Amino acid sequence: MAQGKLIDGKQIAAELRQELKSEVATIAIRGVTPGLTVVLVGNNMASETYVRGKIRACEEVGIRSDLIRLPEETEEDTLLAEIDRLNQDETVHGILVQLPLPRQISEEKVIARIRPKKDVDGFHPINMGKLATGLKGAFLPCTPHGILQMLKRSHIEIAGKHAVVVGRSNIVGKPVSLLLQKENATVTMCHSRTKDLAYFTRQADILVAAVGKYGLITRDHVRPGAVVIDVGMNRSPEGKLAGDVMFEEVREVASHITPVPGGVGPMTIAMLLYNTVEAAKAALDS
Ligand SMILES: NC(=O)C1=CN([C@@H]2O[C@H](COP(=O)(O)OP(=O)(O)OC[C@H]3O[C@@H](n4cnc5c(N)ncnc54)[C@H](OP(=O)(O)O)[C@@H]3O)[C@@H](O)[C@H]2O)C=CC1
Ligand SMILES: Nc1nc(=O)c2c([nH]1)NC[C@@H]1CN(c3ccc(C(=O)N[C@@H](CCC(=O)O)C(=O)O)cc3)C=[N+]21
Ligand SMILES: [Mg+2]
Repeated sequence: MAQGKLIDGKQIAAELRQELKSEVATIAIRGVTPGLTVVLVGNNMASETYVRGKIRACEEVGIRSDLIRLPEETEEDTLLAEIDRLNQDETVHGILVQLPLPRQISEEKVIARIRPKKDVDGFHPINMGKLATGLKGAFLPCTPHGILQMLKRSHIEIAGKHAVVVGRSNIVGKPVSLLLQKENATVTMCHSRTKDLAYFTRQADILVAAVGKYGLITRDHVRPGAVVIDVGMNRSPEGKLAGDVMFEEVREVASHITPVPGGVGPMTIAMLLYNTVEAAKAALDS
């Protein structure tokens, strides 16, 4: 049976970290160590895993990382005050507040409170607005930027291709659509109210699944030869980590496919490090 090529996100992320490591060394000569502060509110099992991954990656590259843990019942004002303090701290170049946040806290308010120059997630309305309008100098959101890097480094052409993005969240679906459009793809966005999802996905040259539903994308959703990018992070019925794409059967028709784990996830973390280094470089010049 034919098999699509694996896009090895783990490998590409490792290469990116090596590149960043030498950038960090160059900045160090000028007396600055990039610093990332991660704020984790409450105890969410998945968040614990992701945050651990981020901190380990920082260590490898030479970025100073701090983890601030706040209890589940933290009030919104307490978190906002913490962000104000980090906004003022010159040794902190990047601030990441891990999502999701507990019910009593507005994610929108928290994101808007982070200084755009320290918003290494690229979630602040200023950074999102710059991306949407094509203004320079924005931090690109990590997952969409990671996907773009995987495509580019795998020499997959984007211009003129039909990209279909399933999911329209502010953190993945919407920005990845904007980025692909900027790269001259023709982009279709699908979501939970799309009628006959497979009708659209079957037209994709590049299919991005960013939903969070195990098994959503089957062989029948994919045109032979398509490039398939799986952003989803789910548990299979057997309890294994899995994406939105039925990997084995889709691999038989796809030309390229990203695995879960080892695909988009490690790239997201690599691009977070990239943004943190960019933030430190900008601080150097100011
Ligand atoms: N690997 C990585 O680095 C990252 C992975 N993730 C993972 O990616 C997935 C998506 O994350 P996120 O964007 O935050 O999720 P959200 O829950 O915020 O958004 C999900 C999107 O999928 C759409 N959707 C839901 N059901 C369907 C359906 N049956 N058919 C088509 N579209 C549907 C929703 O539509 P509607 O808008 O109508 O509700 C929504 O736009 C999750 O599994 C998450 O864990 C997220 C970030 C980074
Ligand atoms: N402020 C904020 N920024 C984020 O970027 C952010 C967030 N909140 N909340 C949650 C999502 C999800 N996310 C992931 C990052 C890495 C992996 C990752 O490294 N995954 C590994 C597997 C990890 C495991 O073993 O569970 C892989 O796919 O190979 C996954 C998911 C970032 N997010
Ligand atoms: Mg969400």
